[in-house]
Amino acid sequence: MELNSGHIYIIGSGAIGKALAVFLRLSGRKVTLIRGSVNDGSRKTEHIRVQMPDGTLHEAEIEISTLNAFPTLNGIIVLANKSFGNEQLAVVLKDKTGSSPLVLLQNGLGIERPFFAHGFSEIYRCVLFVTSQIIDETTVRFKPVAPCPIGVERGNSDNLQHIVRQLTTPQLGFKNEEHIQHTIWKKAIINCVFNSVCPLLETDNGIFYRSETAMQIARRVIAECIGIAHAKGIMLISNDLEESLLQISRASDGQLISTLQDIRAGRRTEIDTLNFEIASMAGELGLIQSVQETKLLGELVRLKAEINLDTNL
Ligand SMILES: NC(=O)C1=CN([C@@H]2O[C@H](COP(=O)(O)OP(=O)(O)OC[C@H]3O[C@@H](n4cnc5c(N)ncnc54)[C@H](OP(=O)(O)O)[C@@H]3O)[C@@H](O)[C@H]2O)C=CC1
Ligand SMILES: CC(C)(CO)C(=O)C(=O)O
Repeated sequence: MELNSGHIYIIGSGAIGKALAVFLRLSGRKVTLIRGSVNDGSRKTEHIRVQMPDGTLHEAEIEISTLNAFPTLNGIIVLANKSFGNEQLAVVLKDKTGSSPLVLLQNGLGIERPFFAHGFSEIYRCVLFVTSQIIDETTVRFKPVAPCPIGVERGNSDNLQHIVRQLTTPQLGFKNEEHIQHTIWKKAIINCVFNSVCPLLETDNGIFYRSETAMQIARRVIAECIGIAHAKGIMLISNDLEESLLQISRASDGQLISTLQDIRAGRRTEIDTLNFEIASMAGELGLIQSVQETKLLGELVRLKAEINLDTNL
């Protein structure tokens, strides 16, 4: 694995990628931000400011390039792009990365499939417990919720420890997670709730601790999704998920979930890898009747995104 270069490449210059790049730079790491959706060889330096919950600002000059400026990438490659770009990125990255490890920061289930299919040798999966939102052209508002677990999908625990040390900064902590599949499912189910209910209600993440009615809907979705997790051999406890959902709701009160930001901006959402991925697994297991609310919420989000796109045309 190509760890010795000490270089960290972050793909996707959005809310997460920009905040991470600033934190790493301020901790003295060699970091390059690479566009996820553009590959035209352009290069620029941006002054990025990250605003923390107590109002403090962290700022740095960050170089932003595109992938075709790099014949090879030797270092840690962090994917902070929207996951629907993974298939195309896997194709572009596979001849550049050698044995450099990939660390996926994205929400959702099944998002690593393209990298397995293209034979990447080191794949690590992180589950983000933070919220980050672009406020204006130069500023990102960032809120840490809990240390973010990283686990091995394909790779080994020594390299994982090195990755965790390299990515950890005072502003954004990571930790080793042995049972990453369990955590991936837990977070994905929580996202099935946040990323559907909040956009449909046009409200912020705090709704679940403010409204018992919203929390009741959350409990029903959690119960449905847990049924599919169990059928897949992932044993989760509904009380644990409800507690985590409430903790995230409190900690990210006032923040808008990415799916709501995406719909408002006329961008594609990640709902396919959340409610629809659960529904698709349920279908394969002959359990589609057991996830009706999860599926309906997904369909409503998709429809809302389409309607919004049409009205913005
Ligand atoms: N924001 C948050 O609070 C949290 C986000 N996450 C996850 O982190 C990931 C990044 O989220 P976030 O930074 O908020 O998202 P943003 O939309 O702010 O940024 C995502 C970036 O993805 C890139 N991108 C968009 N479309 C494509 C495409 N078709 N192909 C390749 N790249 C593309 C773009 O990069 P560029 O502009 O460089 O082209 C874009 O800026 C997501 O998977 C999200 O689920 C998880 C937890 C919390
Ligand atoms: C659920 C939440 C808010 C937690 O980080 C999230 O995943 C997101 O903003 O996309």
